[in-house]
Amino acid sequence: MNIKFLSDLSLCCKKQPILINRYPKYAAFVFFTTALLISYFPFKYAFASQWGLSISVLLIIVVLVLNALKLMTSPLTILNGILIAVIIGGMLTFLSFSAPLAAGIWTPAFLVSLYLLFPFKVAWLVALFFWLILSYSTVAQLTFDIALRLSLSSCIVLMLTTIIVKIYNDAISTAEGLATTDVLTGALNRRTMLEVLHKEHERVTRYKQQCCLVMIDLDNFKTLNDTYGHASGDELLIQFVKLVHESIRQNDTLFRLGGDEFMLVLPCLNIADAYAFVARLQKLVPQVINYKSVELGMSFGVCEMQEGETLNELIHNADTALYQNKLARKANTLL
Ligand SMILES: Nc1nc2c(ncn2[C@@H]2O[C@H](COP(=O)(O)OP(=O)(O)OP(=O)(O)O)[C@@H](O)[C@H]2O)c(=O)[nH]1
Repeated sequence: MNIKFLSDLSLCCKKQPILINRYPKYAAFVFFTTALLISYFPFKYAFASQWGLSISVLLIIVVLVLNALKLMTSPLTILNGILIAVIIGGMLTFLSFSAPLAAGIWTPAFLVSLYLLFPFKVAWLVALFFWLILSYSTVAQLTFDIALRLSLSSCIVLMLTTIIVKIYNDAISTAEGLATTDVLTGALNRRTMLEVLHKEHERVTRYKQQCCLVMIDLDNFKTLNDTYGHASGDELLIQFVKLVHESIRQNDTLFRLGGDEFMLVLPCLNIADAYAFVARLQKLVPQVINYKSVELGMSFGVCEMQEGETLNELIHNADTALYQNKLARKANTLL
């Protein structure tokens, strides 16, 4: 198992469906071979003694093989994961009471494979459960020193896998955060905005719903930077994002486009309500964020998503509306 594989593994542990979404053929191969190898032993046992049991083991193998084949073409669902874990885990448990040494050999592979089937915490709990069962059965049947070695080796494999997957999960979360979020303010970035707009556009088109965009630009930000320094400018941006986050609904999203420019995406809101909301926010900004001699404020441009409009057109409309609002505000101050 190489490093690349583990990093993929950690990515998949966070999401449903898991690894199989990204590497269906590879995962199918893993399950297919693991299943066959593990089933070989109980099958051998059962075949010699009980026909009923051998037939059921045969059926289980068929289910596993069908599952593996299905995984070649479609993603693994959580139900599929449970089915595979129950079948392989059940076989291993059966094996641990009929041939404990063989069960001890296969246990580590099974414990690791649980991280392919389930999200991190679930995999850890299921692995712990099976480790306890298998340890109990080996201790009960084998000599103590062999049972202890088998149990400890499985335990080490389980712990190391848990640690490695956790480290990679954290690293990937950090990388994902950096890729999607503006480091200074914590608002989402432009790249994420395009993804969100794309999804919103699909929703608006398909379900004939509404969505408004508000482009925001802070007034006199440069003056603030020049008067109080860059650190104060940074502080203002942080305060502004905090204020907006406190004012918007859970469905709304704020993005920082760069500098003192932001975009608000307001799903399920008509343009009149969007105007009313942003006008309230506009009044709030100078009340909450106060820098004595610099007159702070925000200009905004609102537009509503229209069916058939491209994202570029949409952003352009918001930009134009913002430009007009900024001009009007500047004209008002000059008067
Ligand atoms: N402190 C700080 N300043 C930034 C950051 N990013 C860009 N800036 C500065 O923000 C300023 C933005 O310029 P403008 O939008 O023209 O300034 P403005 O005073 O708001 O102008 P109007 O929008 O016309 O009112 C520039 O001086 C940039 O150097 C940042 O992350 N932190």
